[in-house]
Amino acid sequence: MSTFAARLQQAIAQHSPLCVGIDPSASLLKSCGLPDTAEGAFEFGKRVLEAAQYELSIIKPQVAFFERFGSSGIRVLEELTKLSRSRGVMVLSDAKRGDIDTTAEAYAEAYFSPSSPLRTDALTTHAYLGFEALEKFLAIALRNDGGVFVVVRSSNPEGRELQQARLQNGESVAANLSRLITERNARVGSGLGPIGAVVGATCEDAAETADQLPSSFILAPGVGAQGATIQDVLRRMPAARGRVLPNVSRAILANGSTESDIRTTIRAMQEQAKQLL
Ligand SMILES: O=c1ccn([C@@H]2O[C@H](COP(=O)(O)O)[C@@H](O)[C@H]2O)c(=O)[nH]1
Repeated sequence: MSTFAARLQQAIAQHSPLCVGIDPSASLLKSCGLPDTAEGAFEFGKRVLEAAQYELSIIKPQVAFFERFGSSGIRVLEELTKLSRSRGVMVLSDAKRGDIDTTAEAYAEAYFSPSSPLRTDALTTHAYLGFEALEKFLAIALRNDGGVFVVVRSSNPEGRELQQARLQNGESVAANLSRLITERNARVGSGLGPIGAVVGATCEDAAETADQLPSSFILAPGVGAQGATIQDVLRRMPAARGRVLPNVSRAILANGSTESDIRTTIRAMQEQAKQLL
């Protein structure tokens, strides 16, 4: 298998950098006329993939919306992940994992081990327990050609105070994380690396952060329901052309919930997202 970065670059060039979120909340399932069950959640994900005729670079299932159904929810998340990957659509599992090294290792095995039923292409993580605590995580992802996205600037306004707080050396927490991510990617090689970052599309001052992450793919959530647009991403992260993935989850139902409505919305957003290349 080729590296995560190579696979994602190829997928983006083929289909656009749009990352389609799969967030089967009770209200989204209701809008689609689907039951609020694990089976409903699977059908929702499948409907989105089929609406797009599997012509997507990457989807981002939000693990929480599957976990809420317990073991049956995890089972359908496994099935959806397998279905998507088997049809050539990459999967970024949004679980925001992070813990002490031994536990982080177990999370990494769960999402990257080739024999794991949850095997994915990439996973979101957080570094609140220290960037170095993610090391085993990164090593296991790398060994299995996976990608890891570390939350650097979240899309919600509540994250700002913590993420922009100053460390003793004067760096903000976000700048410090960006530097550590960039240094770690450089140890892997030149060009885009396996460690990406989450930088909210809603962050008006995201340009500086994007500049500090030259070797990272940037997942930019917040387009649609949280108020940002793809134009905002272009304006706020001009240096991230070719490596920024605008994410839209709830708003894929903005024009209706039938397969045809969803296709129209996704195609329009994919076209807009091509401006980010
Ligand atoms: O900073 C972050 C990190 C992750 N998310 C996740 O992205 C989607 C956004 O959903 P929308 O419906 O497009 O608002 C959701 O799964 C979040 O958990 C984020 O919003 N912000």
